[in-house]
Amino acid sequence: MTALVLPAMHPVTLDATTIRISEIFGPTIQGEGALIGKPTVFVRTGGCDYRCSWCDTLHAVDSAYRHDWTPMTPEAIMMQVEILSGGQPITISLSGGNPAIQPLGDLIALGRQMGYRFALETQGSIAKDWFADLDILTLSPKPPSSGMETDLEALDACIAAAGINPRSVLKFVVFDDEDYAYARSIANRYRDLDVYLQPGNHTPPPPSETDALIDMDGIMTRMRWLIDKVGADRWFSATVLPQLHTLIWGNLRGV
Ligand SMILES: C[S@@+](CC[C@H](N)C(=O)[O-])C[C@H]1O[C@@H](n2cnc3c(N)ncnc32)[C@H](O)[C@@H]1O
Ligand SMILES: Nc1nc2[nH]cc(C(=O)O)c2c(=O)[nH]1
Ligand code: SF4
Ligand SMILES: [Mg+2]
Repeated sequence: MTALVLPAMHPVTLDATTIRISEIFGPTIQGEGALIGKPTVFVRTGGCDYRCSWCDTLHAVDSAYRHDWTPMTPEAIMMQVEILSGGQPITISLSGGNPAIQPLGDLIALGRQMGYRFALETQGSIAKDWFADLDILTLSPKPPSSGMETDLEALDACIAAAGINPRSVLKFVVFDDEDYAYARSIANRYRDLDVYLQPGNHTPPPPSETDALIDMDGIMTRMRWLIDKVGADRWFSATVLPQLHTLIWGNLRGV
């Protein structure tokens, strides 16, 4: 089964309410974190304020691919989502790039009126007041192996912006001991938030390829190492999960 991918259509002139879309696809299952296995449609925005060394979604980050990103209105996005979901409300997963760069408040308001639920994935570098209108906010601060620096004040601001309505969770990609120590220290700072740990994919697809080779054995070795770390540390509140979509479809895009 491959989820249907619709090309972004209905380009409009950019204004304060248009959203830069890289791709809209589904229904598929959420492959990561708190909603793993749940049916969802993905709305992926284009553009990111980070450039992680191992990003698996560079086609929505690298400005060389910006000609593939289409400005769309909330109405046009919901029309495409409705085609994919068959008009039946589903959880919409907002990802990117960094979706927090985009003006998503009107889209969330419109989708909620239509009965849809919203999850959002962000690295926690930019806070928006509309975080409070989400059902679930996944904050995925970036560990040392990414080459990025975490702005803790910005991360605090994201959690504060979400407030008490959405469920906020932390999700860490872990490649090595340093990343693991980073995850532990950030998790200690936000003791009320559930923590998800996922092994890094050291063979992320180059942005020009839609189905690049993946080293599944290497990822599974890292998964076992991560489980051993959590057990040895007695970190029993953490949840260790693979990227389920990666196990099923490898580096295939649009699933
Ligand atoms: C592509 S990012 C987009 C959303 C946002 N920019 C962020 O990083 O949270 C979605 C999720 O994929 C994770 N991810 C990206 N590259 C990965 C890789 N090579 N291995 C495992 N997870 C990866 C990110 O850490 C993040 O949790
Ligand atoms: N199935 C599936 N699950 C995902 N969870 C997070 C994803 C992302 O790229 O943000 C992703 C994705 O691209 N596909
Ligand atoms: S923050 Fe997310 S989308 Fe941006 S480069 Fe890092 S993993 Fe990729
Ligand atoms: Mg992904």
